[in-house]
Amino acid sequence: MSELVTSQLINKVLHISFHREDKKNALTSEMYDALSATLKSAKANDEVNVVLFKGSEGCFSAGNDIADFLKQPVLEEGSPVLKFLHELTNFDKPMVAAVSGPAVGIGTTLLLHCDLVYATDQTYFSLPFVDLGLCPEAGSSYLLTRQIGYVRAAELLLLAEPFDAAKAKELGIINDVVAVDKYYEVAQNKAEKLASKPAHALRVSRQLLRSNSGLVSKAIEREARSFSSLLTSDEAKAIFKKFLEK
Ligand SMILES: C/C=C/C(=O)SCCNC(=O)CCNC(=O)[C@H](O)C(C)(C)COP(=O)(O)OP(=O)(O)OC[C@H]1O[C@@H](n2cnc3c(N)ncnc32)[C@H](O)[C@@H]1OP(=O)(O)O
Repeated sequence: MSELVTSQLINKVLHISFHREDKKNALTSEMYDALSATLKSAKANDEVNVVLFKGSEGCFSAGNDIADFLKQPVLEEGSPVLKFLHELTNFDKPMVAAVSGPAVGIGTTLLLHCDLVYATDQTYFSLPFVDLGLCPEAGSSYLLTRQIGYVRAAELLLLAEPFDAAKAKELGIINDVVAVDKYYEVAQNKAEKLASKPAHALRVSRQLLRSNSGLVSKAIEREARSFSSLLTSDEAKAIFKKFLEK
């Protein structure tokens, strides 16, 4: 287990936290590997009924580490991100998220794989792929269209304007906006409520709700091919360098 991703089992809920606070919990290969290993063992562990994702120090995640975009083929076949997305898509127990502060890029698209999401009035979401010279990932081109409809999905993914939790709730991306001192408790209570239900029925019901996982996997593969080719474009590299020089 990486120190950058920790997990703790409480009342059949596995709390998974990001801990790279100095970089706004931007996700690195090491963190994706830790997340994959955690989900894999949670899937096999009968003591885990539900997973709860959270950030730390008022930040959910600033998305993929931008320095890594210049160093490695982030979404190539067999990469840590793709392995993590595979575990996420094939995870068959409910996932809950408690989100405050920035949730950028995969910090937002990860939430589309969750079943219950609670945010705060300090949460802001952002899908900046096009502005980075990239394209949607994590199945978001499919999941978002399905979840909120084409018109609204296109607005979020193409215009790429950040949006707050009130807008996310109105769009149907999150379940509720909760006061910042209560959101984690609310998410934990909901996760424990789920975890106390008949485990097999819960798992089967979740699988039925996510019975489109084959289409999600196809979208992830399609996106990964485009993302990988855009990642090495001069346009994208100049944007990454500008961010890192800031
Ligand atoms: C396959 C997945 C794809 C994706 O996820 S694409 C999305 C990639 N992510 C982004 O484009 C977000 C980039 N980050 C930001 O825009 C901003 O940050 C925030 C809005 C999240 C927060 O802004 P603020 O509160 O002003 O913090 P700060 O001073 O920008 O960041 C603190 C330190 O964290 C580093 N950092 C933040 N995000 C990333 C990142 N995504 N990759 C690498 N480093 C990051 C900064 O550089 C800085 O570092 P230092 O203190 O050393 O200057």
